Amino acid sequence: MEKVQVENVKKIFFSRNKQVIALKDISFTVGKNEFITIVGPSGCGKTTLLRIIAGLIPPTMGEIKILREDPEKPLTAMVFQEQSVFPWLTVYENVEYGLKLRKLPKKLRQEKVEYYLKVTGLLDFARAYPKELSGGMKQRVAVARAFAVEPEVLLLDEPFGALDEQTRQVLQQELLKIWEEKKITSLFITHSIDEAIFLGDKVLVLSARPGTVKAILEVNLPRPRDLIAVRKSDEYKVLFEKIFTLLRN
Ligand SMILES: Nc1ncnc2c1ncn2[C@@H]1O[C@H](COP(=O)(O)OP(=O)(O)OP(=O)(O)O)[C@@H](O)[C@H]1O
Repeated sequence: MEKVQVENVKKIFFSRNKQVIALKDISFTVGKNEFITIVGPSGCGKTTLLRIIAGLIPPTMGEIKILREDPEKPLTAMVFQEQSVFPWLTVYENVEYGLKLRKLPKKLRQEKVEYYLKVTGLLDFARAYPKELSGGMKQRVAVARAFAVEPEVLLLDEPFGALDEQTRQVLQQELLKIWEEKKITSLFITHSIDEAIFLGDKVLVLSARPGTVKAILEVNLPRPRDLIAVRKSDEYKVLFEKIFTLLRN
């Protein structure tokens, strides 16, 4: 079943008598419960594509269709590279925020917040404010907050891009663990080929600006995945080389 359909999307930005074609002829689908990762050169329109899918900006041409299965759920939730959390709210309140917006009863909110704080290892930090947390912990809060609203589709824009390699690897593995519980259909942008393969069921490779779909590659690696085992596999090595070549040419 197709959960997200991106059809012939084009985006032109007009600014000071100049026009920038950010995206062109973008068509692809994301299946229900699928995790798709998106890689592409800097400035090729990755963030723009995610913002269009989130409905934050309109496409100049084309259409986005998201299959809504539960009218109670938000269509999308987004996690950004930085500043995805409200600094004036505690960790608990940040995760609860979207659930309050959805007007969920207090008891249910509490259950959900506690569940997501637990799976992200944040229970002991429930009363802390973001400024008291490391970058990695802040991103955990952002991930917990997005998962907690259980959206139809999760959009992640380089959520681990600003983290050091070690923290990033820990968060990638945690993300997969949480994701495997509910399998929320997800689109995840990254600059890292390694991250794209480790997380994705499919990797969408975009060309340099204007961004077009260069390839969509299946990742045939079983889940649950282990980073070391994945990196050692032939599938990983073959895919890495393919994506590397696609991005270079
Ligand atoms: N609001 C805007 N007004 C004008 N141009 C814009 C706007 N937003 C993005 N652009 C341009 O569109 C192109 C694509 O930008 P976008 O941020 O989507 O790329 P990206 O692939 O996410 O980049 P990066 O990997 O560096 O984060 C860039 O040339 C950018 O300058």
